[in-house]
Amino acid sequence: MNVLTFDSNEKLNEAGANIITGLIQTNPRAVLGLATGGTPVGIYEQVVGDYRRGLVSFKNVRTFNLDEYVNLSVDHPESYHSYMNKHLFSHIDLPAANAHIPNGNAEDLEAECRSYDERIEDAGQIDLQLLGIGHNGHIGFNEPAHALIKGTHIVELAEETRKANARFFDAIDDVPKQALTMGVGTILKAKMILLIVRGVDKAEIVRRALTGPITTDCPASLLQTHPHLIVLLDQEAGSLL
Ligand SMILES: N[C@@H]1[C@@H](O)[C@H](O)[C@@H](COP(=O)(O)O)O[C@@H]1O
Repeated sequence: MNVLTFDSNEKLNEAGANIITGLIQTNPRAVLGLATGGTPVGIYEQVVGDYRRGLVSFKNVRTFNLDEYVNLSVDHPESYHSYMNKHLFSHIDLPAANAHIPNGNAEDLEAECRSYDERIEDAGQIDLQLLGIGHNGHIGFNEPAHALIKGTHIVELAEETRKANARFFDAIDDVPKQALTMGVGTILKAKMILLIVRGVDKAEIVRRALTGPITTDCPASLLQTHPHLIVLLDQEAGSLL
């Protein structure tokens, strides 16, 4: 595991974008696993900057998002479809057909999960998986549990997660109760994982995830077993390491 701590958001964003842009420069057909939430916004902004400067093209890149809410219209401003369009997809030359996000409005959600896993399989291994972390140690929407699930599945969101995400909605009741998420098996199969964490409120979970016991009570702790994990932290998030 390679843990890098930055004293400014700008430097952290630049480091994250350099890893993504650098990967696509060496492998223009790279398969990216993408994350949402507040954490990666600044990194996507930098990547868009790299694209605008002509440093990188996404024409042959394929992307797979980690998760999506169930029963939230794709046009809702807080759907992860809207998020990705707003922060990345509408600014770069990634063909729409190459951008995959689970469909939380599918009539048959189980079938959608299986089809999502098949699409990931068909694309080959994910070369780089971006990840944030929830305050309870969730990755994607894999919440703490007695057992974790390998592939894409339907998940009941933890109350803590709904509260944390309520800041993006008008009221907590508007936060969906379910989501579709890539499983930890798929996440851990990625060739490289880039975990990004900011803020003092995440310091304790960063400590548990990176130095605590490997346990399904903290799904992010499984990342300790990954052979190529890079962690980008701001000083606050890294303050308990
Ligand atoms: N499903 C997402 C995760 O993919 C994200 O990493 C995490 C942290 O979010 P944030 O970056 O906003 O703190 O929770 C969200 O609910």
